[in-house]
Amino acid sequence: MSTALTISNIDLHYGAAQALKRISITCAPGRITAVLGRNGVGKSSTLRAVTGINHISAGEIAFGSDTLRKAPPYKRARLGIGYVPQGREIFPLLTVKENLETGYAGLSRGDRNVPAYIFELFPVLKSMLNRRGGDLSGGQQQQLAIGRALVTRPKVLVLDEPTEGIQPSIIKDIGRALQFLRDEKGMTILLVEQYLDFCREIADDIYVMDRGEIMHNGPAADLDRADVRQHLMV
Ligand SMILES: Nc1ncnc2c1ncn2[C@@H]1O[C@H](COP(=O)(O)OP(=O)(O)OP(=O)(O)O)[C@@H](O)[C@H]1O
Repeated sequence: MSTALTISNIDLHYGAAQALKRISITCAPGRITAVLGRNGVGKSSTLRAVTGINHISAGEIAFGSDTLRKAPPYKRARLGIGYVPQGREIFPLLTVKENLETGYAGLSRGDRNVPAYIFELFPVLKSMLNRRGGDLSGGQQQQLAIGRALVTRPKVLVLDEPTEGIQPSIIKDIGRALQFLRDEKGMTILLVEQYLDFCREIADDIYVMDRGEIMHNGPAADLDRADVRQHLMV
């Protein structure tokens, strides 16, 4: 069963600077929700609030019937929040296999394996199992970062700019993989992006952020509206 993730009126500060102002986002079960916005508007901060890396100063985040505000990151991972960070954060000196196995930490002994469907989604990971993470291209590292998050058996997958610096053919593979996870695994997906075409193609629901606030939310087709696009123009 897929689980809803609900972000309600959260504030987040870095010292005296307020990065998020009463942000509310509902990630409906089994749907892809995309948050769009220019550089520095608060997209990564929103995801780090969800994963527990950054603390919120107001509001609440709920995952199914669990409230997360006081839960440390490892508990959120155990509840089923999988995270693919910006810049991928692959361990460059570990092999692909070892990078995937870092996802075992929160799993019971019987679950400590790499589900076969991960290699079907990203065959390159299987063919490069014994290569070092640092030897992979950016796109291959992104596939590895998604694979590593999937090893944790997430119910919701949270991705920070999965298309950043990646070649078009691999962007297509990643888009297909996210649609498979939604359609065949019933996963709830939250991603932040600057690449509009990718979101138009794969997202169900969109939120548009500007300077720490949500300016618009609606279906992905709203990306074609002039009043929505004005918040995304550089
Ligand atoms: N660790 C930090 N300390 C202080 N300020 C920060 C920190 N991280 C982010 N900020 C500031 O908070 C604001 C939001 O940053 P955030 O990284 O969430 O934006 P973003 O939309 O993800 O941008 P990008 O696309 O560049 O990653 C920016 O003004 C940024 O400078």
